[in-house]
Amino acid sequence: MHPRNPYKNKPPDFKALALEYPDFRKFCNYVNNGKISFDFREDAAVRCLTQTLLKKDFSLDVILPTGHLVPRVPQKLNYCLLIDDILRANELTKNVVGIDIGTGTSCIHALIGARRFDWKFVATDGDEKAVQVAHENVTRNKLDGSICIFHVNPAVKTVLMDVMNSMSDRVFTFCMCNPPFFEKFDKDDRFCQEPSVSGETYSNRVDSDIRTSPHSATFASMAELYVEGGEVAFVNRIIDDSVFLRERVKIYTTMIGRKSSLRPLQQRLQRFGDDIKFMVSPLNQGKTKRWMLAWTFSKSLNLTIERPVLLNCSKPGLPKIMREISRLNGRLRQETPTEFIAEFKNITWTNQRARKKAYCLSDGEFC
Ligand SMILES: C[S@@+](CC[C@H](N)C(=O)[O-])C[C@H]1O[C@@H](n2cnc3c(N)ncnc32)[C@H](O)[C@@H]1O
Repeated sequence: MHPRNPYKNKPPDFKALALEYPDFRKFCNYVNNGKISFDFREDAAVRCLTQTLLKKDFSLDVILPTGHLVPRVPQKLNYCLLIDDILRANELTKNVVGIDIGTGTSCIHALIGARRFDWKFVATDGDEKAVQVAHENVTRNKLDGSICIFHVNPAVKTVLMDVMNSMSDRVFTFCMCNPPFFEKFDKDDRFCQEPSVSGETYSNRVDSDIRTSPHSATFASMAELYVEGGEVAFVNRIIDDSVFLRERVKIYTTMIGRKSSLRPLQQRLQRFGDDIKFMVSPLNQGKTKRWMLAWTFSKSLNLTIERPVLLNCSKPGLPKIMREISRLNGRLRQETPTEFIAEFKNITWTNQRARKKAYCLSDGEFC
């Protein structure tokens, strides 16, 4: 989890949430030892948890219609925080305007981005219902001044061009996206039609002995799950648009849901050689692994994410600090008779020269 994500060391306190929010309480059962049990395999319970966290931690009142994806708040915040890292590293934190491609009914990236980071957004979707509910979510949270919902034609092969053509002079700070994962009409064993909602809804619910039970319920619409060519084809369309748009969007980003998609996408970006810088950063939260792929055509922008390295030395002293540095695969070199530099390789993969973070130690102390 991202170091600045408040859920990192403090997962939601279900007991406190149950006491404070009666709607949430309905999905909680007290068990013998006074603890709370919560069934993540129940779609309505997961939906209510997300709504409650958005209310409590972001003052957002969000409609999440049945039969559509329920965003996981810590994961969405992780993605926004990674983008914020890149913006901070490039001093792009003022007048930030992003594009959220495929915002969904929840409009989650734009709502969190506007509320937590003061970013402005154009949020697009190709699905009429998603556009309508996303718009309602923006209005009920009084964020019309920050988020503009834009209906695109999903049949068009480009993804960003509709928006960009309609705002011909605008330059955007970044774009973000959580693309549909799966290849259209490919049968995926994890999802099947969910008749309890409608024939248009798919779920990972298990009614047979064949599949193991998912740890968390996911209900979704066809448009949220499936796209021709799966996520690789969808992201390739964004890459193609970006080659045309270049610096009209300073930083292109997308979430990647399958590890196997990373290689073909990186290979595609590599084709543009020195014209493009890109990086992949893991987005880990709980049992779910995702990645963020980011790229830019700007020579002056830097996609390296710098993070402070925490050295776990209860009693300071140079030998202990040196052992800790070596445990973290750091390298120590002497700069002056009284100064050492500790270097740590970044955990991100990038086509830029492997960047290093330097920490200065002087007389055994950090400075
Ligand atoms: C996986 S969902 C993501 C929803 C939301 N952003 C989230 O992260 O929970 C993908 C979304 O992309 C939308 N979509 C599909 N094709 C699109 C296109 N060409 N342009 C914009 N959105 C599209 C779908 O309708 C769906 O809402």
